[in-house]
Amino acid sequence: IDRDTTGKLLERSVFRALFGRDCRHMSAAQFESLESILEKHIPPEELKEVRRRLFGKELKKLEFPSDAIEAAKERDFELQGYVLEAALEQLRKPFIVRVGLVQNKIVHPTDAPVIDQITALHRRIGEIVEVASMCGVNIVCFQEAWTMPFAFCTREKAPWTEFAESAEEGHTTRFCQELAKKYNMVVVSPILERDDIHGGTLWNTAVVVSNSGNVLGKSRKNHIPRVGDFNESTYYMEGNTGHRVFQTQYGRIAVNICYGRHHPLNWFMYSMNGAEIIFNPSATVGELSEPMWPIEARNAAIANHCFTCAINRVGTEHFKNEFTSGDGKKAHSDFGYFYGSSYVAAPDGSCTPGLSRTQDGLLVAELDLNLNRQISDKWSFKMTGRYDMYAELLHKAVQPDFKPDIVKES
Ligand SMILES: NC(=O)NCCC(=O)O
Repeated sequence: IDRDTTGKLLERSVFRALFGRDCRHMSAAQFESLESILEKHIPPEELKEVRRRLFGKELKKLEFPSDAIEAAKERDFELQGYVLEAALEQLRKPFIVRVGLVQNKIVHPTDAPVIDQITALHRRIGEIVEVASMCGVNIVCFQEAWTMPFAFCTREKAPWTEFAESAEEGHTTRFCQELAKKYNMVVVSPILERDDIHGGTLWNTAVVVSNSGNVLGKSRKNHIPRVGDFNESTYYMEGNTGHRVFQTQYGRIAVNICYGRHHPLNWFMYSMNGAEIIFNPSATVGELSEPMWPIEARNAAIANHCFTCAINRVGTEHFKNEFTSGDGKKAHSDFGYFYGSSYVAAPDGSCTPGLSRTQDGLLVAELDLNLNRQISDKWSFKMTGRYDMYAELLHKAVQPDFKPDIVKES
């Protein structure tokens, strides 16, 4: 990288994104994406090798109809598309599916009336999903808690709990059912759920709507963060829906919500239940997790012989009342910078470039699900996994009288 033209700050930004080292003052937007910096500053021949090492095999770009490209431009969001191919087989036809990952900023300020905030987000998502349909998307997934600001940092109950809705009958689910029917698309809609059948309890839930328009079911967030300003445990408990997988016309899908991506066993259990594509709708900020982001969902795709789709929101959300982070530092009124960078990873370790760190975007990836079994046959992780050995040890490790097996010099 040319230090003279890019300067120290840019150099530090790249270094941090690649290697996770500290980079003072690098909290906000500042650069578009890691990929765009590499492209700009590395000579083409070396770039090919750098990309192979960092991102796996080179992916073909998807061609989109010109009206889709125009509409994305007019509606001010980034549109990218890639093909993640598999080898042709003799006995099975390719199983081709197009997934759409949507990342976006909130539309209205966080102190606007609740209904206006929700309605504006419905409108925004509606215009992005229309373009997804023009691009042939079969399954679309939105970011975590997409109908609201990520207000859990505040620890205030009002007005944020008012954003909660029934997973089965709420107006957001109705809205997604309309989209699903209209565009013949499976819709994965992560919301703040209110479960009135069980005392009006709140949950962090992904609703899966079939392309028929019926609600196929819901999957609740299994692991609730206890880190930084992610004070979600104030609002809801760990999910009780296990690791269910949804059979759709476009393959078996599962939803591992945000912080669940740090838990390899969580990905693993969705895969054990047969997931071919695992979505990871998220809301996470640069200071906390950006160096981990490109690794975790990608590693899960490799380890579990499946596709993974990591989605993060964009922008900085400001709140009326300041809150503290329990770290002795001054109170503040924003959560930090949500850095987008949504991407798709394949079981062979390849992955798409991330969407922008700063803009709303739609990432379309065409997947051949046959790749899962091809890579499983090649690497055999499911066959060599020794699960019975781990099941036995895990069973022992969770008992109160567990003694770690440590050998010491006498
Ligand atoms: N939304 C959420 O679970 N965020 C936690 C932080 C992270 O996992 O990066």
